[in-house]
Amino acid sequence: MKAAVLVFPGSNCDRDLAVAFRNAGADVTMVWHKDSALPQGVDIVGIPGGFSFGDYLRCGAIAARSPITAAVIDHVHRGGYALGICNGFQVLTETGLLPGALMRNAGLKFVCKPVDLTVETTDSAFTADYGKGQGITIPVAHHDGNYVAAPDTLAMLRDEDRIAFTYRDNPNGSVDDIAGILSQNRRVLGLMPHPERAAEPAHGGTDGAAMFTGLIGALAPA
Ligand SMILES: NC(=O)CC[C@H](N)C(=O)O
Repeated sequence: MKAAVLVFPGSNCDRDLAVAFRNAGADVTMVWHKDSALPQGVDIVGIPGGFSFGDYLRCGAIAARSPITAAVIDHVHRGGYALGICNGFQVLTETGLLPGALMRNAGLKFVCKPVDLTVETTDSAFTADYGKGQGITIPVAHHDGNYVAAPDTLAMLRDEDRIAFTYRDNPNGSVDDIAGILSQNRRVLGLMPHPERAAEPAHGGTDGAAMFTGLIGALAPA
């Protein structure tokens, strides 16, 4: 599996994400935001967490207009995979590749702690190695993680089984406790918690690792 991890000014989880992909067996290339093309043959683009462009304007809004992001939009439109974590989820909503928006946390505070999640669907490459309804613990670290969407969008996400993860004890006010959602073709996942920060024993938890092994299982050539 070939992965590209984007790097924006202010990204701070790009290397962690690359390590998680590599530990699962992926071949990873880091791609600077000013590049206008992805490396040949990339299967999945990782959009990392952080504070791209200092969170100016809105989190992810400026990164969504970087040259590389146009290539990511093309990649997704051609059926390519993308994983947006935290700031990466914000970038995906700002591009319109995922519906809804991430607003300021309901408590108006930066939240940085492990959270308990429920895996709501196993019908995706990102969640195939989990069990449906499984409880997992993964850290969050954000001030704009409060997911909002119009009622008809929420109904569509529910009807199409596109809610990937929910919070068991909602840390940010997200509607319906939503922590992560899938695109209609199930090849784009955006989530606020950081699976790459719970992917090896030294992290204090390994519940995030199954996301990367699941991707390898689905995308690596047999
Ligand atoms: N860890 C992150 O990616 C943080 C995202 C964004 N800067 C926020 O605080 O909401």
